[in-house]
Amino acid sequence: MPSSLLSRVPDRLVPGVDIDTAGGAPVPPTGRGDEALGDIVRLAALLCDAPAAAIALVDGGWFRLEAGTGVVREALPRDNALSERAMADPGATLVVDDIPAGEARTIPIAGGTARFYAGRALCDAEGHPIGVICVLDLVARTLDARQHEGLEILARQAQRLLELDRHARQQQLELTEHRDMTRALEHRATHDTLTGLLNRDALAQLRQSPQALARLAAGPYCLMLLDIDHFKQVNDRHGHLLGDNALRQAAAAVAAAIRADDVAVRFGGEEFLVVLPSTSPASAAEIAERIRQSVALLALPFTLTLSAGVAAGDPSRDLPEEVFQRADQALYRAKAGGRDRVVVDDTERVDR
Ligand SMILES: Nc1nc2c(ncn2[C@@H]2O[C@H](COP(=O)(O)OP(=O)(O)OP(=O)(O)O)[C@@H](O)[C@H]2O)c(=O)[nH]1
Repeated sequence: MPSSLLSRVPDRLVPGVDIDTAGGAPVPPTGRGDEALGDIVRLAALLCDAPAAAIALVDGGWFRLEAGTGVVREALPRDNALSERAMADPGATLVVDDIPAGEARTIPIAGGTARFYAGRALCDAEGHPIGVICVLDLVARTLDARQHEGLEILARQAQRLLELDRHARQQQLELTEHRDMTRALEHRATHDTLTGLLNRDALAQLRQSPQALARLAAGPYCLMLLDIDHFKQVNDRHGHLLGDNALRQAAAAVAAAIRADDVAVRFGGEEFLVVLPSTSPASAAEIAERIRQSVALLALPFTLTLSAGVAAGDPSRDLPEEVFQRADQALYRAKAGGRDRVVVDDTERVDR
């Protein structure tokens, strides 16, 4: 590299050497961590023997810096900017040898204000200008043919990089959308739309899930069946909409009373099933009682009550179906005993 060229290389290119900051502190390396665009502006500065170079993209009324060397502003207004003129003729490089004071917006660079500007539009895949690559100097001067051609080549490379980046971001966006849609579909397939609780399909899946089965097999658990009382009358007297609202609120009361490890399912129209791993019958009865009380206090134009049946399961001797049967029988007894109550299964179990 000729020494004259080296002397003009922006100081920031030389590690550990501070740049002359008379025109303001140079902005740190920029551009979404895009090393490649940074390399292009450094190369443009080297090639054109200029102390400053930038790639700036249009963002509303601003040119926003994507990558720069020897520049001191993150953004400059588009209004009356030389880069705006460069964008007006995308096929050509705009070279302003000596920027007349007051004619164009001043461009601050490290060490002062730019007097020389050479810029070329960067276009998107459809050929629409989206920004510029430019080199700047503190003194009046021009570009030779070799620099002219080099800047044109660098502009093409910058365009390709920006297009690749746009493409990568587009793909990322599509991937995210696809993932969100898949999640939404999965959620819809396993959750009840009215109450947001798990549905019976999800329960069937859980019964196939080794992790869920392992959690149940870890120790004594409880099964709880909750059934809203006289719900047919609620619908008949207050209408289906209010009935739906009551169901939603009752489900929320169930969800609020259980722990993260418990599983609540909308098992039937007005019936909920809750699986409580590692829970004693006394604790399960307490939780059921709490749900019963909060449902009775719901802000509805009528009092809603529910009945609950609780049964304990011991994975070493009970099949889940048997535990379910016993919870169902306990629920039946709660209904038969006058409703609005919790009954815990107390049937004798024979060891196998
Ligand atoms: N509004 C509304 N009603 C529902 C929904 N699903 C089921 N139901 C109603 O729930 C009622 C259940 O009635 P039944 O099974 O006779 O039981 P019940 O009236 O609650 O009486 P007990 O359980 O014996 O206390 C029926 O009228 C169903 O139409 C729903 O999503 N929304």
